[in-house]
Amino acid sequence: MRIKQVELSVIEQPLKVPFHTSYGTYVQRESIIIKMIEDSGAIGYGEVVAFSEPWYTEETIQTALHVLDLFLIPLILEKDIIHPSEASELFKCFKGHHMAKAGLEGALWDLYSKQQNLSLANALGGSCDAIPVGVVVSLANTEKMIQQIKQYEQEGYERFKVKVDKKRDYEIVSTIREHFPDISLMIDANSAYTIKDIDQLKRLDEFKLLMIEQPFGDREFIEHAELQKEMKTSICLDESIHCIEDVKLAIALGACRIINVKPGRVGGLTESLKIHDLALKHHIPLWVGGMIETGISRVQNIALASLPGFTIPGDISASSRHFEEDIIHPDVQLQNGKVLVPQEAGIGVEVDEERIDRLTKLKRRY
Ligand SMILES: O=C(O)CCC(=O)C1=CC=C[C@@H](O)[C@@H]1C(=O)O
Ligand SMILES: [Mg+2]
Repeated sequence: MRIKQVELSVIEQPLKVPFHTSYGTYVQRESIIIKMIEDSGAIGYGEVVAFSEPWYTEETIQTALHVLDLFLIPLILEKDIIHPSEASELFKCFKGHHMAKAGLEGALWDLYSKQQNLSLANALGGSCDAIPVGVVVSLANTEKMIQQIKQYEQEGYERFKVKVDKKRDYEIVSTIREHFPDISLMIDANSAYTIKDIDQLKRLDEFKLLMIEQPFGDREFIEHAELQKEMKTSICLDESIHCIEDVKLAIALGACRIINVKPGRVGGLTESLKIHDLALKHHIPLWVGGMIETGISRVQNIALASLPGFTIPGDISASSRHFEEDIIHPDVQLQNGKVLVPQEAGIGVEVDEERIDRLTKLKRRY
């Protein structure tokens, strides 16, 4: 593959309903859409999933633009690249900026699988046709959260992730369990707790949660290991896992029993595959996390989730969970509680360039 042109579009869309977490509230979603054109005229699409503010990781839309512009795009423009994993090796000369790297690498994976006439899922090593999925229930008053779960259950979701706030964790989880004693339920704390809260967290053991996601700070591997020793409920790491070395550390310390993989957070699909293989070897179940993203990342995530190590339904909800309209056709929909894995070559969906243009605030061509 010889990359002739890269186009970046910064788009902005309102969320259907505000998304509340312990970090804060998302109302609008900015994203960077990457269109990569190869010498043959073939097109690959990727997405940078960084948020506008650095509260989930250090990266933002603006840092990604800066790093793509000055450092990453020049590394691949007019170079011959046989496989996307070569790009992820090239990118290693610059530290961090995983979401910016993953956006470009995602577009290369789309191009590569189109060139091989393989669906992205098959190119990554996945084989199933449909995957069960979960949904995230945003933080609200308890009654509203119960209503949301009822609605999502009717839509067919199989796993419910509830955002909690430290002051209301017991109240939220106990009320949900009263109404839904048997659903597959988990909570995501987004680092809201500290090691001093171990006793408070241990009280949640009685609710048979599927897992507690990221209770402590992202570098607090030792503290997570201490908590995991004390709790029956499995701990899952999200923000802590930036690369395969973090997975090795988590396994060595016993810091978690489950891992959430977001290709953007770990620097791309190549690193996600390495994490997959290691986790499979160590019997650590995986699931694919979400970033309130557009259909381009959503179908990439579906392809990744079709690999055998992804045994827990991920945060891969339908396009309509967050947006009135998606930028892909067909958009992601639930069918009998599952989403279909696209079978066409590459990401396997049409990208709606007109809609992207309508949403674009800034465009750059290289
Ligand atoms: O994409 C979705 O539907 C859910 C995304 C989601 O839960 C999150 C995205 C980004 C930061 C957090 O708020 C949260 C998470 O930590 O997984
Ligand atoms: Mg999380």
